[in-house]
Parts: sequence; structure tokens; C-alpha cells
Amino acid sequence: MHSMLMECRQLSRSYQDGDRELQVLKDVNLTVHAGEMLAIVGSSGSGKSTLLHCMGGLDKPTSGDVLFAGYAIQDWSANQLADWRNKELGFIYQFHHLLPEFTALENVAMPQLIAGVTTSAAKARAERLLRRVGLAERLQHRPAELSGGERQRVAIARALANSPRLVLADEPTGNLDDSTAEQVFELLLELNEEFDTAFVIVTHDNALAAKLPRTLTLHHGQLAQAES
Ligand SMILES: Nc1ncnc2c1ncn2[C@@H]1O[C@H](COP(=O)(O)OP(=O)(O)OP(=O)(O)O)[C@@H](O)[C@H]1O
Repeated sequence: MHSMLMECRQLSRSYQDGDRELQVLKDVNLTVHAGEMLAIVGSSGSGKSTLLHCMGGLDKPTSGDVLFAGYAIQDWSANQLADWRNKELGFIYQFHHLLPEFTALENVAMPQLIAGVTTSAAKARAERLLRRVGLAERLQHRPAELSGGERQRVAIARALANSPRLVLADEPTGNLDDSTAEQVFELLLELNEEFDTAFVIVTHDNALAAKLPRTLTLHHGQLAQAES
């Protein structure tokens, strides 16, 4: 059995909405094991993005803990969080968030340069990753010169650039047509097998979620079933 990588304990998040409190997440308990892949599904507004943001240190729980390899991330400074996100996490969003003025190769090299990898090593790894995601012919293209599916493949390669232990993906196929979405999902499944990286994928697409080994359902900010 794989070791525990991330744990949410009694995670709650509420927002102040005028003079009332909006409880978005309520006592969420979940464990992500090293190398596993799981889907989080739930209707719009059920708290999926908020949960992912708390797991990625982009939002802070109102109460409860997010532990990464046993450490409570909310205790870390902004610098520590930024460093952790750069080295240990990858993010994939619905919209690719690639830098428009840079090529695919440069976009994938960027997180490595930030981590202190040399330019030549960063570009070599970026090229390997882009080849792996099927973009050998697109290394020098800028995001505007790529299709939506290709842009998401670049974003996936970028998420894996620093060999993170965990990739958090928020509707990674939400902006793609059905067949492209399925291909991108298949790619994520393959990469999860090949790399020693856990994936947590938020999706509203139950058919795609069903391809993953484990699915958790959020309902009004609570996990619908007990953690397996
Ligand atoms: N910063 C914020 N301030 C106030 N309310 C917020 C904030 N972020 C999210 N919310 C509210 O929290 C609820 C859950 O939002 P969240 O984005 O987590 O849902 P979701 O399940 O990801 O929805 P969708 O599938 O539509 O993206 C929504 O009612 C939203 O308006």
C-alpha cells in the first residue's frame, strides 16, 4: 500500500457574504496516497474548486488541517508555500494559463528555471515531456498557435515539469469537446501510471470520473460517502 501523501482533516471553509456566513466546505476528511489518482465530482457550487484551492495552499481553511507528507501547510510562510507549490505540486486548470508570449518549450521549462534548474537541462526535460504528451511537432509554437487540446497537453507537461508528488487539476477537460476530453483524460491516466505522481482531478463529467480508480462526491460542501 502506498504511503499517505495528503490529508484533509475536518476541513471547513466559509466565506462572509454580507452579514451571513456561507459555509462552502464542512468537515471534509480525505486522504490522498502517494501515486494514486482520484476524481472529485459534485454539482456546480458544491465546493470542488474551494477544496482544490485549500489542498494547493491557494486558499486557507477556516478550520481544520491540510497535511502534506505530515506537515500542516497552513503553518507555512508565503515563501515556503510558493517553494512547495513549485517543487511538489503541479496545477492544471480548465483554461490553460500558459504564458502567451512564450513557446510551448519555454512554458514547460519555466517552472524548472524557477526551481533553479539550468536552462539546458530545463529545455531538455521540457522537450522530453512535450514529446511524451504528443507535441514533438509543436515545441516552438506559442499558445495562440495551438488547438485547445494541444494547449492542455502543454499545461499537463508543465504541471509535471518538476516531477511533483501531487498534481491538482480543476476541470482539466472542461473546455474541450467530448473526444478531445477523452483523449486528454486517457493521457492523464497513462502519466499517472508512468510517473510517481498522484492526481486529484475535479470534474463535473461523471463518465470521465468513472474511468478513475476512486471517485469522491461533494454535496453542499460535504463528502457524500465515507472515505475508502
Ligand atoms: N472567495 C469567495 N468568496 C465568497 N464566496 C465564494 C468564494 N469562492 C467560492 N465561493 C462560493 O463558494 C461556493 C462553492 O464554490 P466552488 O467554486 O468551490 O464550487 P464548485 O463546486 O467548484 O463549482 P463549479 O463546478 O461551478 O466550478 C459557491 O457558492 C461560491 O459562490
